[in-house]
Amino acid sequence: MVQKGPRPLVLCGPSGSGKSTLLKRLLKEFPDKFGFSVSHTTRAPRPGEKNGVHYHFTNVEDMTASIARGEFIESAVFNGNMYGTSKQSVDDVRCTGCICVLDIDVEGVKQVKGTDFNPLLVFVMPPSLEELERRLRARNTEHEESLSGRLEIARKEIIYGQEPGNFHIIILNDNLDKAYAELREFVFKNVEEKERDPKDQKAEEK
Ligand SMILES: Nc1ncnc2c1ncn2[C@@H]1O[C@H](COP(=O)(O)OP(=O)(O)OP(=O)(O)O)[C@@H](O)[C@H]1O
Repeated sequence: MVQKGPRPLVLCGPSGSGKSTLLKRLLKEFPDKFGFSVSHTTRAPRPGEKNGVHYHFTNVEDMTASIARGEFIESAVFNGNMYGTSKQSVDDVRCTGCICVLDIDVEGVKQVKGTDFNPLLVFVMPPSLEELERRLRARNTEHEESLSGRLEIARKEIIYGQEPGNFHIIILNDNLDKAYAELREFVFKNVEEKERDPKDQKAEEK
């Protein structure tokens, strides 16, 4: 299948490593260049959430069938609800010419690797587990139980993230300005347009 539009960008890293902070900066500096795909979920909409904007709200039966048909690039269950990224939602962003950004965990990355989406894979690395804990505490979004759970998962994710070949680049987020500059340079060096005419592609294959 020939995919239109630029290569998607996957940002992965332990909770608190700085993915959202880095992405927010990228989107602020280049508002027209990036787009988030709209995920599917079986959880109920929260007040103010719009279907097709914040999520595609669906049910377990439909989502399970859709996954079985191979229509998702990754999916997971959190707190008893299903979440996932459909191929269509990534294509919707690509077709606009924007770089589709996916913020997914290690399990999601493993699934994406089995698809033909060929994304750029970035691992955001915290300076240490101690600093990660400090940042998560400072963010003030977790209670103690959730914090220790996140740190336990972080330990495993860091091992996977550092294994050679799992990511195209590992960005150490010890200094935000430096980490951001590294991400920006990597993205613009590597995201190339794939809007090739199928005829040209055939010629290249000869
Ligand atoms: N280089 C840095 N130095 C100090 N603090 C940072 C740095 N990068 C991010 N932070 C802070 O660390 C906290 C965690 O960052 P952020 O919320 O971006 O992580 P995340 O990887 O998106 O986490 P989650 O997966 O839980 O959403 C935030 O409060 C953020 O302001």
